[in-house]
Amino acid sequence: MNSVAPVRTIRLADLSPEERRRLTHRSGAISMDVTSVVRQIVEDVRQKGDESVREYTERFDGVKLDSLEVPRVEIETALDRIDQHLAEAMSIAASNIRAFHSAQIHPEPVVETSPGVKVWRVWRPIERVGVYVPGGGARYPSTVLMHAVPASVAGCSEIVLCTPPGPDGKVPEATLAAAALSGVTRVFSIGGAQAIAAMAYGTQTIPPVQKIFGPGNVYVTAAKMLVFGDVDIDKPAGPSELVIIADDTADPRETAADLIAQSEHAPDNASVLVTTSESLAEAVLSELTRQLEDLPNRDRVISSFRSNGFILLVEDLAQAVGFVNEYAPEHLQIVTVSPREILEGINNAGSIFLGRYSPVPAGDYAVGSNHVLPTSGSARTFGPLSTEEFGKWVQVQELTQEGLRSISNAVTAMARAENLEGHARAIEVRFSV
Ligand SMILES: NC(=O)c1ccc[n+]([C@@H]2O[C@H](COP(=O)([O-])OP(=O)(O)OC[C@H]3O[C@@H](n4cnc5c(N)ncnc54)[C@H](O)[C@@H]3O)[C@@H](O)[C@H]2O)c1
Ligand SMILES: N[C@H](CO)Cc1c[nH]c[nH+]1
Ligand SMILES: [Zn+2]
Repeated sequence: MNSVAPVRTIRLADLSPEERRRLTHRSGAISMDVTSVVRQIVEDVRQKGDESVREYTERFDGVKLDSLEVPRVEIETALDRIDQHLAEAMSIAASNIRAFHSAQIHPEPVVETSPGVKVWRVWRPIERVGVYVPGGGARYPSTVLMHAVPASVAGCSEIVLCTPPGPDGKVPEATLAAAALSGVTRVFSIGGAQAIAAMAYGTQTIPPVQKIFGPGNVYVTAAKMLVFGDVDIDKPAGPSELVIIADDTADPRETAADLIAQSEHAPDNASVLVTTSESLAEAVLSELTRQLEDLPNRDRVISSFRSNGFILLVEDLAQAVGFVNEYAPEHLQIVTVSPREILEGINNAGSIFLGRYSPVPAGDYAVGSNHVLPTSGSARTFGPLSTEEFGKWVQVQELTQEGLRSISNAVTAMARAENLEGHARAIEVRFSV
């Protein structure tokens, strides 16, 4: 690693249009092989329920489960069993997430579109939601909070959580503690496609939900896409991404640390630095090499840098903004003289972090913002996970006799133009004797 640069450096001006397109447009597609494996799992769980869930858990997670559900008492007492510093940290995070997500739905005004014609919307939660929290390589109590807190704020009455069991067949205590803090109603120690199918169709012990949320690996994502249609799903999340826009005022140590943090999640994650400063680029490269020396997750970071990471040299910040809008990153960090000025030009990014004291890991845990964000370019059309996704607005209208009379000609004329005589008569019948 000493002589080889940990990540490649590219000059924007040297890229052909096709090379630039390949850098900015990542594919979120899932292979046919994975889809066909997952189709079989989903079908088996749908037909055989718990028996199939147990078989696949034994095959993929290597554990034979006595009970699929974690007893309620274990969830309720988990906060007492974990390290009390961690319990306090999670409770600060939960409270900040609750504050931010509570501000996302407001009672809306009643609008009187004409005298006596009133229309408004009322908020109604989805009753039963399912949350998938990944296991496998890492543990994510923070992801429990990012889903279950907004679900509670939205008013969902049943919040079901599935997460893979550890080698001992158990769900980690910190995950259970996060579930207790955020209003999760039931926890099942199952993972992968079998968990998604169980929440979609229900089994003898797992209740079917109306919408499934949560990130996961390709098997989880493929299963969500297969059950979509029978049950609603959130936006499937791909590998995590960070782009940093930096000028020569950025600190190379901090910049390198931020790139490493994002690539630590998985070998297919992407960390990108876009900079106007060649000296920053060079200093970041040596910092990366130095900081990687003793990093526990070094191998994952190196793979991620090799597969999807790069440093992009641009001539000015306008070029950086243009590139970012094409790339549409999940996370964007802006470390320049005036980050807010750059913000004005950014159209496509999931979550934007302004200035040196707003690093992404702060948002991953405790800012209160949501860390479930659009990946693989879907930030061009989607935003972060929010309270709104755990419910829906229902439209209400109320008209007085005079209100209806005042719009009756408009309704009947348009109905007859659409050849819908019955519509017109449903209005007129109210005013004829
Ligand atoms: N975007 C976000 O907010 C966010 C947050 C946390 C994690 N993540 C991502 O979620 C992903 C987690 O992946 P993970 O694998 O660690 O955990 P996971 O829970 O998604 O997957 C583990 C499950 O995969 C199944 N599985 C494993 N091998 C299989 C095979 N060969 N065939 C069928 N099923 C198989 C098993 O059932 C196992 O329980 C990572 O990519 C991580 O970056 C994203
Ligand atoms: N950065 C990840 C994707 O946004 C979320 C996460 C969870 N834990 C730590 N980080
Ligand atoms: Zn993270």
